[in-house]
Amino acid sequence: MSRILTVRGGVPLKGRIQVRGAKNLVPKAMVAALLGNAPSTLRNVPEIKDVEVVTSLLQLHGVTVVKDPVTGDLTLDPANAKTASSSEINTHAGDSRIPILLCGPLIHSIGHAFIPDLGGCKIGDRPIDYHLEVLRKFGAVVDKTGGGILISAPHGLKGTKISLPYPSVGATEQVLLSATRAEGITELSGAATEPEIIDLIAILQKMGAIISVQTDRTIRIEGVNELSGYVHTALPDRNESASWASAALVTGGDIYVEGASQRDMMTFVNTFRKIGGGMDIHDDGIRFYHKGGDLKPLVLETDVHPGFMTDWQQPLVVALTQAEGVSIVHETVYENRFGFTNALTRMGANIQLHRECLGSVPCRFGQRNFIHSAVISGSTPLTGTTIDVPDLRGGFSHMIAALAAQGTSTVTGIDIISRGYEKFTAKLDGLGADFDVHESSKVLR
Ligand SMILES: CC(=O)N[C@H]1[C@@H](OP(=O)(O)OP(=O)(O)OC[C@H]2O[C@@H](n3ccc(=O)[nH]c3=O)[C@H](O)[C@@H]2O)O[C@H](CO)[C@@H](O)[C@@H]1O
Ligand SMILES: C=C(OP(=O)(O)O)C(=O)O
Repeated sequence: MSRILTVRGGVPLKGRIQVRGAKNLVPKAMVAALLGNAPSTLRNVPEIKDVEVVTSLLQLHGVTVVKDPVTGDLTLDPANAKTASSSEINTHAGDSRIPILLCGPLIHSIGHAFIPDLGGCKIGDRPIDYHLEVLRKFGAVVDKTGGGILISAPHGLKGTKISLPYPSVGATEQVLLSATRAEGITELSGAATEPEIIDLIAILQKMGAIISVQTDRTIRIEGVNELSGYVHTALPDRNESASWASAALVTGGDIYVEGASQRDMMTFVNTFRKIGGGMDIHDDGIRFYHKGGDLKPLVLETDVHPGFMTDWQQPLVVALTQAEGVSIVHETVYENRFGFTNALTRMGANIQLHRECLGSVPCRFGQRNFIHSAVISGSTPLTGTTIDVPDLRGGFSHMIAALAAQGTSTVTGIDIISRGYEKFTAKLDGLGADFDVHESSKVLR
């Protein structure tokens, strides 16, 4: 049964929240534990849906996953890894993007992998052609004849030379998780270098892997026969941190985000400053606040790291509806990440969408008829409405728009938000938001 949020807008969000381990690292760190010959311990694990999904998939494959009842730390023991039934695996079809990353570790531990249909946000086509090509290069055989994908490696995985056509985060992780225990050397060019990838490399290095990252997007991995377990504290979620920062701007609020890490958010920090947001950067977190007065418009393009992260785009667009003047946003990572603006337009925002590239970052979408640029004219007051959230960041964006709007909004489909935002209704509560959560006709809060 799904939950519904009734929001009475207009209350600035004020207070302190804590952000824990990154959604884009933690489930992958859990997958890496399969490569070890001993248990691993993962700290700073958030209670989010993607962690639940990967816990279940690992358990189906015989991995013992124990959660510390006090800290939430996970101990993952792969000693009894085994084949799981495809029908049980398929119960996770459409849940998350992580299962495709099980391929390398499962092949190394049990000789084959069965992967259900992937989920994740519907913000573009999100093909997995790079992943499958990478696996084939390592010597794997891909069989897509039934529901899901069966991957095997009759002769094991062998180190290889790979060049990615685009610095895909997932495909880079696919290479890392496959190459560390493959026979021989792997050289990956055109790699993504997001902080979550560097943290995954740190984990693999703790386990005994030999990986060097060069300045030209080349990663070199010398395969080893065996890896140990690891003890690791996951890096904090920079995407959740940036979302709460945008929430502070949108609602005219003041939020101390404990755990926000300046180093992983340099580009966001610059952008937040340019829009006129207030910030105090501390060792244990960042205070993000609205300074009063007008917010300034921006010209912005999303890009791979160290560019402006695409997952920051949607909540920041809501803030740009409150800036005085015309902002331009060019989305270059996903071809369809502006669908969420329809609801903002219904709430009173002035947003025009374009097929053209309104920017200079080389982009794969300009000549291909994708609506991937937005012109936002502000500031415009927002009015409450009824919204069904489309995806994770779009959902958070709709929620903060509703929190800033005059009047009442009804937001359905909010369970998607739990995929990447830990205890978000409790956090909203602590920040003084005025809302109720319903399940059918029952009020839960
Ligand atoms: C769980 C996770 O970590 N998700 C993140 C990860 O997603 P994910 O790893 O899926 O994103 P990618 O970096 O792979 O995707 C980037 C682009 O490459 C394209 N592509 C990717 C793979 C492929 O086989 N073929 C292909 O064409 C995608 O369609 C997209 O246009 O990185 C994205 C980019 O920083 C983030 O927005 C997501 O939050
Ligand atoms: C696109 C996102 O996630 P996923 O890749 O898990 O769909 C996101 O976190 O914004």
